[in-house]
Amino acid sequence: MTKDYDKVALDEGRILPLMEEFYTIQGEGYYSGHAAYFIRLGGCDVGCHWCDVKESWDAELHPLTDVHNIVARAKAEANLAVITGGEPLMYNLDYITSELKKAGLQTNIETSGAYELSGDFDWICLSPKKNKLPTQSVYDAADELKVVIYNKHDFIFAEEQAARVNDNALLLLQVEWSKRAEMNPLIVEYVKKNPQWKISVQTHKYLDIP
Ligand SMILES: C[S@@+](CC[C@H](N)C(=O)[O-])C[C@H]1O[C@@H](n2cnc3c(N)ncnc32)[C@H](O)[C@@H]1O
Ligand SMILES: Nc1nc2[nH]cc(C(=O)O)c2c(=O)[nH]1
Ligand code: SF4
Ligand SMILES: [Mg+2]
Repeated sequence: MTKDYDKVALDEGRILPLMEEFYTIQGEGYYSGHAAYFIRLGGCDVGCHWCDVKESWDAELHPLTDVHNIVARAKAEANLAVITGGEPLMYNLDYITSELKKAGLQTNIETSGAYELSGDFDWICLSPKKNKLPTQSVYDAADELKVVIYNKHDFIFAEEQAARVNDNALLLLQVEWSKRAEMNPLIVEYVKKNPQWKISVQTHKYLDIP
């Protein structure tokens, strides 16, 4: 049970449910290859059946953690932080991004965009989901649109989402991991015919790192 004083601190984003934190190499998207401190918040109600981190979904399983402690650990190792989840925009991210920036870190986010944008981000990766479409605030601010391709219909979904995102966003297709043998050839052909799209590979899975 969340106590009353925890509820206030959570609403203000001074404590957040932390599933895990790890210093690794960003595996996906424009920042692929860049060293990054990942902060994975617990809690997601989007329900992607192929989600590769279902252990994150139940926020109650992940301890409410003082943001100052997270930021201190990130600062000790990294110059770039990636906030992910779970769905990190379920929480008020104003406080953690302000503290990360004060500590001199770049702030990136991985989000489905299903909730209103909060926080001060240097890079926003929007990975929209059919189950719970993004809010306008995230379409407007996204730096990259990264659509997961699980089946052929997802190419149509990708174009629908590209029409909604702001004009400056990079357009990326990322294969759903378990379908890579079947769908990678189709993605390669699609990008050759539609070169406004680029491929995002989950390189950390090939490198066998977190
Ligand atoms: C685990 S999610 C967490 C952040 C946020 N909930 C979201 O979906 O963007 C991080 C990234 O992994 C992608 N992802 C999740 N499961 C995947 C899978 N099985 N194959 C490829 N990408 C996947 C998501 O689309 C998202 O871009
Ligand atoms: N190395 C690495 N790169 C990532 N890019 C996005 C990830 C995520 O789960 O949000 C992720 C992740 O879990 N590990
Ligand atoms: S929105 Fe992200 S964390 Fe939530 S189920 Fe989908 S991929 Fe997983
Ligand atoms: Mg991941």
